[in-house]
Amino acid sequence: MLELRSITAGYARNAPVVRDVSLTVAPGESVGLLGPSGCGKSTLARVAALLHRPDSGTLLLDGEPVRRWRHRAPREKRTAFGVVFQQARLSADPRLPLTDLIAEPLRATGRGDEVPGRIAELAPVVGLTSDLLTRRPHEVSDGQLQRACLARALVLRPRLLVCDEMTAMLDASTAAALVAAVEDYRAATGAALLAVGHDRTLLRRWCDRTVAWDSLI
Ligand SMILES: Nc1ncnc2c1ncn2[C@@H]1O[C@H](COP(=O)(O)OP(=O)(O)OP(=O)(O)O)[C@@H](O)[C@H]1O
Repeated sequence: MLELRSITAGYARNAPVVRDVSLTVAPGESVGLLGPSGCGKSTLARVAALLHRPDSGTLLLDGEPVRRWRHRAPREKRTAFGVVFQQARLSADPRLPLTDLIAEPLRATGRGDEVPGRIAELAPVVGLTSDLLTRRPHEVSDGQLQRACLARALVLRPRLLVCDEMTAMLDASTAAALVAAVEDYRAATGAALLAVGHDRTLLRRWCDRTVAWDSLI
């Protein structure tokens, strides 16, 4: 269970871009957060995934208040989340072949021995063939790179997925494939989802419930 209570967050002192917003994602639930460009959805998503410390408010994970964000957050809390961003190229180390990009969270948590097994399981789930896995980001398309970023988000088997405009840069068939991969993962594991975007049709089809940004403020 993820609960955001009265979250205020931003990037400059006394200039919040998110003001007093509350949102709950129940275990296994999928919630779509809809809003226009620039309203603060991504900022709230980053707070929810422990990547951005709010100025005020409380975030509860399974009823327990989170007190530390980013690298200071306890590992078991950080690894509860898998996050996929809109711009795969900004979130991928350009030096890493896709296989190492997907494996990053395993190596960072001392679970390097699981890499071959997890890559073999995840590559077909996200639709990456073995020839693509050895290429670096500049040698693959945006859609192929986003497939790898989704695999990276799934590699530690998170309980909560945060997809921030995951499909916004993709063609319709790649978008559908990635949404299907997320839903297969959720069906198999019971993971919850916070999907952020501005595409009402997509989020309404994808999620159990959609919340309009305007209704939160
Ligand atoms: N790193 C940053 N530093 C300063 N301001 C930022 C930063 N990131 C975002 N902002 C500002 O915060 C506001 C909210 O941005 P945010 O990315 O959360 O909106 P969004 O609703 O996700 O927009 P979009 O749908 O266009 O991605 C915007 O005015 C943006 O310019």
